Amino acid sequence: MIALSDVSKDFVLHNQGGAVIPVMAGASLEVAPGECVALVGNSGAGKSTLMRMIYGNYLCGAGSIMVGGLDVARAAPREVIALRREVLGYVSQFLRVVPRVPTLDVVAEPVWAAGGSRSEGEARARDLLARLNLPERLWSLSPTTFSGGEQQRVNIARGFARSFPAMLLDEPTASLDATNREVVLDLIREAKAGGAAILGIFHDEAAREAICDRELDVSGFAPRVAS
Ligand SMILES: Nc1ncnc2c1ncn2[C@@H]1O[C@H](COP(=O)(O)OP(=O)(O)OP(=O)(O)O)[C@@H](O)[C@H]1O
Repeated sequence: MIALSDVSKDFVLHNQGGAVIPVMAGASLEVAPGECVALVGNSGAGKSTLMRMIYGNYLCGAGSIMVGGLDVARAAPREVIALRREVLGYVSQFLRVVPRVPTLDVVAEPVWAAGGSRSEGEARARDLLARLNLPERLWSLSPTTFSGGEQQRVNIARGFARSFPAMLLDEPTASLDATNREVVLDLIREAKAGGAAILGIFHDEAAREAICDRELDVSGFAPRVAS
């Protein structure tokens, strides 16, 4: 479902004399449907960069990034947008929302965008927000003024509102209390059972052990530096 072959990435710092920072070379990996793979490796090894390339936020220098039949490395912007709408979900650590949109709509929106009915989206949003213990009095308010933990739970609810064949998870359990952390682990288990191919960054080692089928050390993709 997700398959990378020989992917490389250099950053060029145009505002610093065009300095070239090689981050990875020859990165190859596969994630099968129903599998959850954790990206591990030291800070700066390139875990976030790899995820951003798969989501199409960063261009890759070489190689192919196949997600559900589309090569993200060569895809047109509209193809990437369609991929994000239909195939590839992404749960980041931080919520980015349009101000004044009520929480319930923020969470239901992916269901509506996929053609689900108004009531179907709302029912899913209510179920998730209740499971994630977000007080019902907050559901009609915009999440912009919520606490960090409340925003994170809205973000997770939105990320799991509909089922995607592939998902990228960036620290989905970071800074959650034990109860909500368990809820998130259950949501990931449900996505796996539904056949999603999941790739994630989990600094929470216990979470990694609980839900991931294997770990992949990104340090192995470090470019060779000429000595
Ligand atoms: N936009 C960017 N421009 C220039 N260099 C970047 C950019 N993004 C990342 N890098 C560099 O790429 C390398 C990998 O960064 P990345 O954030 O992918 O690492 P990571 O493994 O996710 O680290 P951490 O665990 O600390 O989050 C770092 O050396 C970083 O400085």
